[in-house]
Amino acid sequence: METAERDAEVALEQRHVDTVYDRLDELRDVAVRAERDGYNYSHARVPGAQYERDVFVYQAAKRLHTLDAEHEGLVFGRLDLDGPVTRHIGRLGLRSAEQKPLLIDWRAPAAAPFYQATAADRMSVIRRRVIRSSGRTVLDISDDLLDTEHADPGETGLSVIGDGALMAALARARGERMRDIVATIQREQDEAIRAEARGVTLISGGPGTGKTVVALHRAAYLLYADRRRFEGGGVLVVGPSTVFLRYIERVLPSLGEDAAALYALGEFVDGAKAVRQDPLKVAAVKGAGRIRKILARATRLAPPNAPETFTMVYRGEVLRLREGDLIEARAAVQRKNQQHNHAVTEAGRALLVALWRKAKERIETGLVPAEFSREVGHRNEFLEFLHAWWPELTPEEVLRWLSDERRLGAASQGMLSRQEVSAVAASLTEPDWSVSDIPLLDELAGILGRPKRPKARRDHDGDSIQELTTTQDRLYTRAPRAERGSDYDGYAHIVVDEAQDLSPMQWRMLGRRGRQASWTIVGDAAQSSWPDPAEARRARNEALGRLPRKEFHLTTNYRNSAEIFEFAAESIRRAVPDADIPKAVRRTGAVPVDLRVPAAELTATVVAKVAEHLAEVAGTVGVITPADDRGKIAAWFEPHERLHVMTALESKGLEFDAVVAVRPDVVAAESGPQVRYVVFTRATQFLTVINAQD
Ligand SMILES: Nc1ncnc2c1ncn2[C@@H]1O[C@H](COP(=O)(O)OP(=O)(O)OP(=O)(O)O)[C@@H](O)[C@H]1O
Repeated sequence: METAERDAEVALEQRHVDTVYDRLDELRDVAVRAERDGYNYSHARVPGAQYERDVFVYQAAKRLHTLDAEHEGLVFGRLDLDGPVTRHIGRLGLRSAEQKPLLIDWRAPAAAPFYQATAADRMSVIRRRVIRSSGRTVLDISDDLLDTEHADPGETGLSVIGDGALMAALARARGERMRDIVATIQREQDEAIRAEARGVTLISGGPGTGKTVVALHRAAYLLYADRRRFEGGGVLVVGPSTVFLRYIERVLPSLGEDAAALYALGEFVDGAKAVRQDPLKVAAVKGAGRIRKILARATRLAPPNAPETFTMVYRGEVLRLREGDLIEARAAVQRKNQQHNHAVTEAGRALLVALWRKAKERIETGLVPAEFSREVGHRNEFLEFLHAWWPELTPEEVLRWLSDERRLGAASQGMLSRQEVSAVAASLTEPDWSVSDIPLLDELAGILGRPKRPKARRDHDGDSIQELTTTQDRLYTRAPRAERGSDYDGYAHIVVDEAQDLSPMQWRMLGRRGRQASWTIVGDAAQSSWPDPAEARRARNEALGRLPRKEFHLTTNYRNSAEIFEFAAESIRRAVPDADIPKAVRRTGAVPVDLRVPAAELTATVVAKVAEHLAEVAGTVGVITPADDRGKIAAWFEPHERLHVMTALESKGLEFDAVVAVRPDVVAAESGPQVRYVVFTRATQFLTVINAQD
């Protein structure tokens, strides 16, 4: 294409981009003024002014926040339609002072043809243009002519510049954070993004097909399409790990949305954030549904330090409750089927009944039941005993009890093998919780019931500190999750990523938070590390209930070069013949390197390959290791900002420009060939596989 023609077209777009940014600056000034006026208003000591000021300032601050977040690459597309009509597409909608549309939000119906039009069904689109900018400067444009009958620019008056905005986007170096794809969303992805909110949207597809990025754009779309509903209830995004969430957390704000709460599976219990993974065998026991019965039984055992006898003197007579009496009293309380933490009154009653029986045996005259209960029930010694015998329990302490093999053995009688009991008990002696402990704590919270004592007030609770902070402060510092709490159960929508890995207990944990939610669930069965997919599917169906479902399937791999993906696909086909294999679209000429070296040479080979990759890519390099070797292998390298060493399970959902897979055969033996497939499909440009000869 002629450079002069390209320059002229770039200059044309630059003029529009300038107009848009000028308008953005104007609106920003208005928002700043509105916020300042809000503060002035508050000095006017009018009844109700405080509240109105707050609303006013809140709206202004929010608008400011949106305007600031959308600054980069604000205008990224243009449609030339029959008519002729021109529409510019961007990250938010803007009108001129005269109310003429300057920019159409990518989520608006009027922007849909930008993503959905094809030559066969061009939806009145003549030319689609992708505009690439840096800050306020247009760098390049790339066109797609859909009206091929009028391909002659002379007829439409439209120039057609270059092609391959998608290919250029895919070839770009990968950084620490996932980027949004608003400029290059493909049609099959767009269909899933814009699908109706109701019910359950299931999105499947092989590695790199954009499942994560599509799910996040869908969250942004839903917030746009029905802001009241989704911002009100909130959108929960669930990912496999905190590393993964860090990788994706910027995508949503850059789409203009901060009403979504991002949670890793290890973060659903306040104060018990888990990052550690249990060995697969232990995780399999903790994740399966049968553990529920074991937990329920554990809560019914007497607490380890509970007193086993009680003695008091009543009217000169010694009344003694022995172990058998107390076991009977405990059973009587439990027959009432109340949650443990709500049954303390019932427990007191059962003790009084037992004591009354003793009193009747010893004291022959003048006993009145109501008087006895009132008098004994208020005595300090009785109340102290009651609270020691029936203490309020936290999920954490009950789960810790099970680190005692005998106790776990008693709670799991007939359900776990001796080896399983020892392995699970041993895992619970670790000082921190594992990711698979979190659903157990959550389940226990449900079984035990919330303690009745008043909750400590959090110091960021809005109204109590109204005079100390501004609404804007609160808006910016607010973590939506903190406001809702990790056990909040009123989400309007839940997005579950890497859903193929969720255990039945994890599905229950999410189900409790989504009773009123619609869902978007994305996953790929061939990347699963969960050993019993049939049970997990049943648990998923229970969590989703009878909501109507719609399914979308993504077929193109946008991450891996075709060479890398062919290598990876070959490895999974052998293990999972019906794996969902997408088509990789980008050929680079760089064939994966597959090495098998003597064990003594492993370190030197890995170190040399990593150095080579760091030199040849501008973006990130990932070294992916078996579970137990990460620490050892990480110590082979000096810290480097583009280098990341992680285990195979930790690499789920991530991507790197180059990957060095260290001993993937061990990964496959430990966690299955599906997890090795995950490792191979993390690379965008270069893949080096290094196994050791034993
Ligand atoms: N339409 C698109 N335009 C540009 N880049 C895209 C597009 N779709 C996907 N990508 C890029 O492809 C890569 C893979 O996307 P993503 O991580 O969402 O895939 P995935 O299906 O979740 O993968 P996996 O299951 O392997 O974790 C990302 O870098 C994403 O930005």
